[in-house]
Amino acid sequence: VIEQPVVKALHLGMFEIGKPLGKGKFGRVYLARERDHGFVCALKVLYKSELQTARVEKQVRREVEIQSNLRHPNILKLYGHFHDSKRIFLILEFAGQGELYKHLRKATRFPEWKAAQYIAQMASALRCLHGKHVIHRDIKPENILVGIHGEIKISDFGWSVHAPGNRRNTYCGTLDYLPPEMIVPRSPGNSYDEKVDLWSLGVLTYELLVGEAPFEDTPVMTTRRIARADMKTPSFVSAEATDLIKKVQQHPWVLKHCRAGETSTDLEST
Ligand SMILES: COCCOc1ccc2cc1OCC(=O)N(C)CCCNCc1c[nH]c3ncnc(c13)N2
Repeated sequence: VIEQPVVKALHLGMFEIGKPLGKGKFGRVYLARERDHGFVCALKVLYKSELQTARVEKQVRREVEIQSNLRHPNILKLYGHFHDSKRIFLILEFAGQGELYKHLRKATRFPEWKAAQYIAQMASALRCLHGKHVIHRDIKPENILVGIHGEIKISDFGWSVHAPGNRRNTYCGTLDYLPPEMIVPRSPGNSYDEKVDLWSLGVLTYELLVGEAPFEDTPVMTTRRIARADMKTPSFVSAEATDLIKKVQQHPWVLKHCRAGETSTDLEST
């Protein structure tokens, strides 16, 4: 497999399109093989008209820009992109074991050794992202893929921004992973920083070990429980894992930036 395919004048004819790998909110992903070298990859096809209607062209452009410049074993590589009159094509690293959430649903919950390895890989990927002042903002099992050797790969940077971010578009996904400061309107600009991914990492740890998100409830109750960090950890979760999840939620950094309800001025005085 060629690590860095020679990026020539890219066009669709260069690729043999294989089986569909899935359908996302915008566009479908296919298995593909580059003709000259037999380089196997994933090809995501986005329709310009759909992006225009949903007014997400800028978001996709930013996503391509961010993902193209990241090189990390646990971040899905974006090798290049090209377009024709109607479509945009993203040339992506192929993750041979597909979507993490499907493995999680099949297993109900992961043994601690597997969850711990996944969380360690996520932490390593987040250190890379945050080192470049990129906040992912949408860490959840649905956005994590599994490579052929069982390693995880963060994909779908649709909501990532350069820190500090402030939320312009309304978030239209599950509330489960949102940290308090993205739920409870606080400072005028609703600004926050990369700590939001740290909170989501704690939520992800819980979901990998328990099989459901810690604040899963009706939307209103989920919002309230997140704001209060009101969660219970089942007895089958080891003391160390419970401690890590709590530590992330109780970590002074996270608390300082995430204590819901208080205005930013109160926090400045503390
Ligand atoms: C604007 O878009 C930016 C890039 O977003 C994606 C890149 C690659 C993706 C998925 C991406 O977004 C989510 C999405 O389209 N689905 C949830 C449907 C397809 C699920 N993938 C299945 C899959 C299996 N083996 C894979 N190896 C590489 N990439 C894959 C997959 N999917």
